[in-house]
Amino acid sequence: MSDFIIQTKTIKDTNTLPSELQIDPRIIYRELKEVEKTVQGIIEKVMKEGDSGLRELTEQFDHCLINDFIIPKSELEYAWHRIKPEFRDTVELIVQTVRDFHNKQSEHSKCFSRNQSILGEIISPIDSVAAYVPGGRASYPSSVIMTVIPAQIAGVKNILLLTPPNSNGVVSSDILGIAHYLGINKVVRAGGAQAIAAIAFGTESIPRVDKIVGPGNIYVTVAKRLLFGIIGIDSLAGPSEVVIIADEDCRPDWVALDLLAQAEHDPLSRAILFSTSDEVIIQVQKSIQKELIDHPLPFKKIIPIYLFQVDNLLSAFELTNKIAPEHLELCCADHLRLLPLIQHAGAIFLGNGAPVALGDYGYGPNHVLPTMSGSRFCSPLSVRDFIKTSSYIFPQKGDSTLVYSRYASLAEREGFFFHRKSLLARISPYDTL
Ligand SMILES: NC(=O)c1ccc[n+]([C@@H]2O[C@H](COP(=O)([O-])OP(=O)(O)OC[C@H]3O[C@@H](n4cnc5c(N)ncnc54)[C@H](O)[C@@H]3O)[C@@H](O)[C@H]2O)c1
Ligand SMILES: N[C@H](CO)Cc1c[nH]c[nH+]1
Ligand SMILES: [Zn+2]
Repeated sequence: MSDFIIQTKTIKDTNTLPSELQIDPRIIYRELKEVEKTVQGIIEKVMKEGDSGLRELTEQFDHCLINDFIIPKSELEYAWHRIKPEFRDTVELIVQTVRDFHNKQSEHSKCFSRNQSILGEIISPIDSVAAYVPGGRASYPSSVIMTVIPAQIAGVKNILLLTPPNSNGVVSSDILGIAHYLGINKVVRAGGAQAIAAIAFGTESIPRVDKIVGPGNIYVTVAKRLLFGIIGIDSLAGPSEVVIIADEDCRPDWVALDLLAQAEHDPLSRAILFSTSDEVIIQVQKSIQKELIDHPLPFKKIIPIYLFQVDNLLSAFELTNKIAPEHLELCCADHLRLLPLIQHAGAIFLGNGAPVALGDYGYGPNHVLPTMSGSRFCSPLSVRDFIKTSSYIFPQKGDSTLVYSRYASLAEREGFFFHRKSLLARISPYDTL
């Protein structure tokens, strides 16, 4: 049985977050630095040794010896046909709901004129992308759908998957089958920080790509962070988190399940309840304990579930905005009216009928979401993560803003001789001064 502690507390001062929530940026920074030491060694080994370094690290962390990292295409097709028809129907339905939602995110190139000049932005898809599909403690076929669909809608031509093998060297056949169904034909059997390094530098057998996206544990997340710049990344979608705001309108037994559902991902996951009702807190605590008797979580560490009592719902919203959680459930009456109070949360679930698990498995929006307070500045994975823009200008004589000497004067102030000269050289054909 896991060493389970539920922390309960009453919060009076909403200006200061309880220290156990540990979202102080200095603490996050120090924790990341600790993991960085390990990850840096892993990255350098793969960078220097390529496939043989990756092989050794896979043996060390995934406990299996892999000869060929690329899984043959025929295995993907075989895996899809081995999936039972009812489950194939489920996959097809979820793929459609996720596709419908993401289709609405499509962006288009823009062109506008100013006086007689033409300016604009061209949108183009990223050439090649790797999607990381986690597979350490659990296997995540749902993440194949979440990462591949927005990339395809954006028009990415080369999409491959990275996913760790189990100790027999095998990758979940659901991951392979869904990859095939979605038209992916390259799956790389490698995981953790070593897989991120392999795709960032390229190895003898694994091609380098332009961007890596997808969720993962702390090692995967830190590797993405360290390699950003060498390779593009999406958000830091690390160990799962949930905040639930609940009043007397909630179902405490369901709240308990939703807290446990995100806590079961990882010992570093966090599940937090803010409730105005002491009775709700007592009932949630009882339900969690009851659930864990039948189903203890497989972690040796203490599971971070926090149940906080607050004076009013406003305080709960203030605290939540400070946490900026990955997921937020509003299990309170009037949730629609309260929604505008939320400034920072990756995905919001409204009402008692909206568990995070529904979003996890593809009700529409993406389940790859920023963690560690990242929803202050990052968004859920979307089609926008797979495109980039190039701006363009086509100046014309009749444009009254086109006075080269004005731009040249700014160059002069910055002290750039050739910038200034390059502008002044244009004066004779167009400039009116
Ligand atoms: N934020 C999101 O959007 C989101 C979505 C889905 C899942 N997740 C998170 O993804 C994570 C999945 O984690 P996982 O572990 O099951 O799979 P994973 O694939 O992310 O990580 C497994 C890999 O970690 C490496 N590893 C394990 N222990 C290590 C160590 N001590 N040193 C170096 N490397 C080590 C191994 O190479 C292994 O292959 C969870 O934290 C889950 O909460 C997040
Ligand atoms: N809760 C995860 C995002 O943090 C997504 C997921 C996939 N499968 C189960 N859950
Ligand atoms: Zn989940």
